[in-house]
Amino acid sequence: MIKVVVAGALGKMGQESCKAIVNAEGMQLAGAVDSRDSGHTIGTYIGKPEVNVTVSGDLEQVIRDVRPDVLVDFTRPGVVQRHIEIAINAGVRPVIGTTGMNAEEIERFVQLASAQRVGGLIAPNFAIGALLMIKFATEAAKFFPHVEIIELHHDQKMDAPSGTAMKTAESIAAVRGHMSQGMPSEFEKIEGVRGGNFEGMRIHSVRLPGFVAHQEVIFGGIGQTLSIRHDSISRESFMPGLILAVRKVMALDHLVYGLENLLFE
Ligand SMILES: NC(=O)C1=CN([C@@H]2O[C@H](COP(=O)(O)OP(=O)(O)OC[C@H]3O[C@@H](n4cnc5c(N)ncnc54)[C@H](OP(=O)(O)O)[C@@H]3O)[C@@H](O)[C@H]2O)C=CC1
Ligand SMILES: O=C(O)C1=N[C@H](C(=O)O)C[C@H](O)C1
Repeated sequence: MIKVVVAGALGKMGQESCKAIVNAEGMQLAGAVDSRDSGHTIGTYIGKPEVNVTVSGDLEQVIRDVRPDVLVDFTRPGVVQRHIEIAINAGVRPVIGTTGMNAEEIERFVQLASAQRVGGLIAPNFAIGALLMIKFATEAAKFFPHVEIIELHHDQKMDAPSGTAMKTAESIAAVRGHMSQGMPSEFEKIEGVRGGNFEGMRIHSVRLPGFVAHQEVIFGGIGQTLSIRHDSISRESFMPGLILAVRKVMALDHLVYGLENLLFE
């Protein structure tokens, strides 16, 4: 049995993850942590009253009590960093879905995990379709270096651009490098209207009720455009990848950034 603690357990992704872990063969939901420490069991939230795990506000205490193998984190930027440190220092493998960390923070955790020989994963997106979108977009960028990214999310999202958009842009930049795009003398009549600039490619973040998680990568060439789009229409889309990740980190002794590195090996 892989013993898993979920942090952010009462959030949108946390509740979906608790359900998936309870239903996964060979896994046990051993702890549930959330700042809305309710004193109720997580089972009452996820429609499984038989799951008798009380929601706690204290991750360190839960780790001491249940000695889990894996910490799944879907909290928020500013919280997740402390959780990763707690987990690695306790020898618990972090599987991190929370986005919003910068490259230096991620590198610091890669180093820490290596030093402690603890396996783990930081994955901006667990949906297999999103990973394929990034893979196909990276391939397309070799032939179509002019590219813009539009990501669309629900309006409760804290970070912009999304972790997925950042991973896409990094992956594309790795094959095409920095490149100035568009009209050199272009100017903005409204600040920010051309989007954020990453290595010369523009990223646009849309936030509206009704969306879950969507991204379109648009390439422009002579007389043609190519669009590669992925839509998560429900948070169940992230669960097969999450469960796979929990299983895969059990065999690792270092921390990996991006589920694609465990999926397309
Ligand atoms: N990698 C992936 O595939 C995906 C990643 N995400 C990412 O996951 C993260 C969570 O998203 P989502 O579920 O939509 O967000 P929610 O706001 O719905 O959930 C976050 C939960 O974490 C809780 N929380 C906040 N601070 C703490 C703390 N100190 N200790 C414990 N729990 C805490 C929140 O409580 P409170 O409300 O009281 O603050 C809330 O219940 C985001 O960073 C998002 O970008 C989302 C979808 C997929
Ligand atoms: O906040 C979300 O909802 C999502 N966050 C992740 C991201 O920032 O890329 C993954 C997915 O897009 C949903």
